[in-house]
Amino acid sequence: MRGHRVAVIPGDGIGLEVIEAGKQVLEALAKKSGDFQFEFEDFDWCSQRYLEKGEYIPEGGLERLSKFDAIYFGAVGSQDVPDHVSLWELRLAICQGFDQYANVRPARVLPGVNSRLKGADEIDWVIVRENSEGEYSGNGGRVHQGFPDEVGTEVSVFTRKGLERIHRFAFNLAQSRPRKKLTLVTKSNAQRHGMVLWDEVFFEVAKAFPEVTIDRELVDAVTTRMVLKPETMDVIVATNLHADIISDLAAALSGSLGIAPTANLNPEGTFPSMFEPIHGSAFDIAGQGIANPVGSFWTAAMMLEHLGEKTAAECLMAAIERLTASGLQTQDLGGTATTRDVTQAICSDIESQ
Ligand SMILES: NC(=O)c1ccc[n+]([C@@H]2O[C@H](COP(=O)([O-])OP(=O)(O)OC[C@H]3O[C@@H](n4cnc5c(N)ncnc54)[C@H](O)[C@@H]3O)[C@@H](O)[C@H]2O)c1
Ligand SMILES: O=C(O)[C@H](O)[C@@H](O)C(=O)O
Ligand SMILES: [K+]
Ligand SMILES: [Mn+2]
Repeated sequence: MRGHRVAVIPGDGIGLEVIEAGKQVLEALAKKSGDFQFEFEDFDWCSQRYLEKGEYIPEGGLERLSKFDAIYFGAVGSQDVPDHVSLWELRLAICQGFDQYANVRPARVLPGVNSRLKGADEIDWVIVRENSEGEYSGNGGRVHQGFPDEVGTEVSVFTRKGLERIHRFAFNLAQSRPRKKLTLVTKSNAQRHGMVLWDEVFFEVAKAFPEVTIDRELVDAVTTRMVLKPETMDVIVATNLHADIISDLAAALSGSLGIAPTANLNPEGTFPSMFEPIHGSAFDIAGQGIANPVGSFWTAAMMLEHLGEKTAAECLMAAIERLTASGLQTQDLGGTATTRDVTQAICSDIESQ
């Protein structure tokens, strides 16, 4: 029996609800297969803990986490903690601490899901988000705080090493897909230093991938192309901030933010990778039991793939598609089902296969 040690960090808000649902589904899959099992360990790293103890991650926390095969994460963010504190002290502390530089965000319209976009069934994208530097380098400061001449800076940092590895990752991914297309998203018309380096390194790396068809799109224009010509894109590589924004758009065009998954990968495997739905803690619906758990299920499928459980990953994706096709959908997709209804339905379906 293969064993997988998974650290579970539900975090805040609906993170708690969708990760609990996702764990049930993973358990159902392991039981059905009989070939592997999970050893889950729950971590209570969340905003409540921060408010009580002054920290999200206890001392030695990352060291403990480094022993796991994968991390299954919910969301972080609370109305009682400034967002920049919660994000940096938990999610970014793990992503940057474990050098999870490749953030992978697939988007497509699942069967039975109604997108508001005409022609949305043409969406079949994977957004590759640079996940370690750029606008999220944390490089900046505030001076003369509270005075009229106060200054705040937020300086993006792009390194040749950081750019080479993310572009290479994106090219490899594009090469592995049937259409073999890669779109570079940039803003090197207005931002004439780091973004120009971002472009230059892309075109240098491209030389090693003659089979991949490439193009370049400015980030503002890419939003219109996503809406008007979704079929013209396949893999998309973008900076930390640009990809953050366009991946929420991709999720909405595919039906809802509640279905979109992501993997924060440390491709070399020096550190564990982290898997999470792309959404946040959703203050407006937290605690009501109505969050869509499909994003956390799809995320679980990405985690299974990463753990080498390809058959189980495929089995889960097929179950997700039967679920959405059945019409049992949560409010964000226009239905009335609760998180629990959807979770029970997919677990019974997995058991009955
Ligand atoms: N990776 C993360 O942990 C992460 C990601 C995004 C936002 N955040 C944090 O979450 C908090 C709230 O941020 P926000 O409001 O910008 O984004 P959000 O993703 O939490 O919510 C945006 C909207 O989408 C809806 N939504 C999101 N997930 C859903 C789901 N599974 N089912 C149904 N509806 C869903 C919400 O109800 C809300 O209306 C902030 O503190 C922010 O910093 C954290
Ligand atoms: O990284 C961010 O910007 C936030 O955590 C969140 O919006 C995400 O997409 O992960
Ligand atoms: K999340
Ligand atoms: Mn985001």
